[in-house]
Amino acid sequence: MRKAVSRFLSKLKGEPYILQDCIQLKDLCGVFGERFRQLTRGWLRGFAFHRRDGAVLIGKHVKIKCAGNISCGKNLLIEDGACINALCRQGVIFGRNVSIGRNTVIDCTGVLRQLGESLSVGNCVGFSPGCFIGVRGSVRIGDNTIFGPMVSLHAENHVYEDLAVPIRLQGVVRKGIEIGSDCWIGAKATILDGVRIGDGAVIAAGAVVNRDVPGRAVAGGVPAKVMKYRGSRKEKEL
Ligand SMILES: CC(=O)SCCNC(=O)CCNC(=O)[C@H](O)C(C)(C)COP(=O)(O)OP(=O)(O)OC[C@H]1O[C@@H](n2cnc3c(N)ncnc32)[C@H](O)[C@@H]1OP(=O)(O)O
Ligand SMILES: O=C(O)C1=N[C@H](C(=O)O)CCC1
Repeated sequence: MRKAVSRFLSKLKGEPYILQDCIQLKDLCGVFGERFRQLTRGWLRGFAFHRRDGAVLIGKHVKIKCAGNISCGKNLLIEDGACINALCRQGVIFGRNVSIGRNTVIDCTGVLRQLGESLSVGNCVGFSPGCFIGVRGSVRIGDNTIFGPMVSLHAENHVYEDLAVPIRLQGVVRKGIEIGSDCWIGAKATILDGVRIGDGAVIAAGAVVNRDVPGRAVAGGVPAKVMKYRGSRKEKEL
């Protein structure tokens, strides 16, 4: 049974997906029961999307605003309580096999007088529960990148120099955020506007990233600094 399910999931996801031996049949049935209910909701609500290339799975209490701005590849999973405001100038694109964790908020626009730009998420990207993706400037995320719980992205800064004018009326600067492919963003990391994170980088839990991070770097702290590079131990051993 587990083997058959593993084969099915591998085919569905287009990559090896082997279930662990210890998973019990009743738990597996519970998961599939939930997936079936999500699939039904996704099938109905997915009609409002601009484009969908396959199954969409949507949990309970999910809020989606301006669904007509969303395009997605197959197997988009939006877990319970997630909230997507897709109102923006150039739309929201999710690749295939994207999962959006419980209570994650994707917020493209804050106020109607300043619409957000765009969000582009690659294939096989996973957001753990409680992430906050504040689009405003454009946000681009490469394939196979994963986000720990409660990561936040803020693609905008307010101008604040003038003491005579409320900050909220001084305008904003939007440079956008780019996160490469195969990155791992640790729990509660905060990524600020203008930051580019290179392919294969790791951001430590709790980091505040306000400068670019090179590819394959492991960066952490407040503000984040490069602590080491991935693969450097192996290179030293050789
Ligand atoms: C989908 C999901 O992601 S769900 C799971 C979510 N999990 C997480 O968020 C965990 C994120 N992991 C971390 O933050 C880890 O500490 C990593 C990956 C950054 C580093 O782990 P390791 O490679 O094992 O490195 P190690 O623990 O040896 O630490 C290396 C150095 O970085 C420092 N460091 C490690 N983590 C952090 C951190 N979060 N902030 C600041 N400094 C850190 C260590 O103190 C150490 O410094 P030192 O050399 O001066 O002693
Ligand atoms: O390991 C993964 O891949 C992911 N894990 C997260 C989780 O455990 O909640 C979600 C994002 C992808």
